[in-house]
Amino acid sequence: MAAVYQALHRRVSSLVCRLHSTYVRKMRYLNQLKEDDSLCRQAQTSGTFYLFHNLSPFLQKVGKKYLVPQLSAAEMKGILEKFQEAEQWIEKSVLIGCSDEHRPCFALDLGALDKSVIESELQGSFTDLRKALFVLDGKDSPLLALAQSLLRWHDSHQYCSKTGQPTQKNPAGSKRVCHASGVTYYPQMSPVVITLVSNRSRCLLVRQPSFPPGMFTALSGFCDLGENVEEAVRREVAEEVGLEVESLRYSASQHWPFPSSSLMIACHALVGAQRAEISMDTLELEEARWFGMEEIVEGLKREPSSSKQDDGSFLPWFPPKQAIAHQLICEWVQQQTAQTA
Ligand SMILES: NC(=O)C1=CN([C@@H]2O[C@H](COP(=O)(O)OP(=O)(O)OC[C@H]3O[C@@H](n4cnc5c(N)ncnc54)[C@H](O)[C@@H]3O)[C@@H](O)[C@H]2O)C=CC1
Ligand SMILES: [Mg+2]
Repeated sequence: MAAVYQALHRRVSSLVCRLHSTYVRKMRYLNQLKEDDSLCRQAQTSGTFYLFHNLSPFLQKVGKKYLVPQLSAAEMKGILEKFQEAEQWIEKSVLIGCSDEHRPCFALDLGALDKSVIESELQGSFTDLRKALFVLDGKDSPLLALAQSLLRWHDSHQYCSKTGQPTQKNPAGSKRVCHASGVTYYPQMSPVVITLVSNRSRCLLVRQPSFPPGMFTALSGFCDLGENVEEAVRREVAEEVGLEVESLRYSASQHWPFPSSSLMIACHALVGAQRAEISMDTLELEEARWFGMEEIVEGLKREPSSSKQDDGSFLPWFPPKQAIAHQLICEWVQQQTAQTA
């Protein structure tokens, strides 16, 4: 009777499953891979792999385009054999997604192996992630950002902070466990608020000394413990430019792999037109100033390479479209255009 019931249950489950959308089935499959270690090990044998070397992703240049090759498990095995490395390397990989057809995708850092051998074997190069994000097509960038964040987290959480004993990762890489203390560690990220301050006709952009010459962006800051997003925005604006936010509006969010793993929460904030005098925090910022609509439109068109002037100074340019700051600036332009139309 139990067997009949189980068979019936399986049939109903599979029918229900078929009714779900591709997206729902994909998310459920990914979750299963994180929870079911043997299913995940099996998936590694049919999955594809993104390669990293000391957190730099492997890219190939084809013509003028940069591509991120995904290696099959067999190709991975071929590479590892070149180093007489055991297949246990695959165990170090982390799950970062899957195709609509449920082909899982992993990332693996081969930082301990000779980089030049892999580069000449696969005809490409390990490239700094910041550069990679700005030269790649949209779809690969978020996966590489996630992969680097996860690989970095594993690399820096090899030991339990309570017992000092080694921690073990699960095959999917969605957690690490210390068997001595029983503590489970999950990947972490830091919430960061990024705020485009405006006083209706102008918006405020800033520069930190570490930015490339000429680049201005919206104000940003890590959320403090105990704060909500609104409080973090008000505090950061007060701290960095000495202004008081009158009202704020959430725009969108973005995972950002720098400096380690941040959740960027983007907002528009209005400050009163009467009290718009900037008092800049010189410890963090090099410049903070108001930009009018025309200057913003010009800056959006400008490339970093075309911003240098004959006298050696730089005209302002803004972060590229992959950065959420770019989206905030474009939204402000649209809003201004709609208001003046
Ligand atoms: N995607 C985008 O469009 C943009 C992203 N960002 C990102 O936002 C991040 C934060 O912005 P900042 O203005 O630098 O922050 P911030 O204004 O909070 O200042 C950074 C300082 O905060 C402290 N801090 C507090 N919590 C921290 C944590 N969890 N991790 C590291 N440092 C912490 C450190 O002393 C650090 O030097 C930047 O590192 C940058 O990567 C910034 C602007 C644009
Ligand atoms: Mg800041």
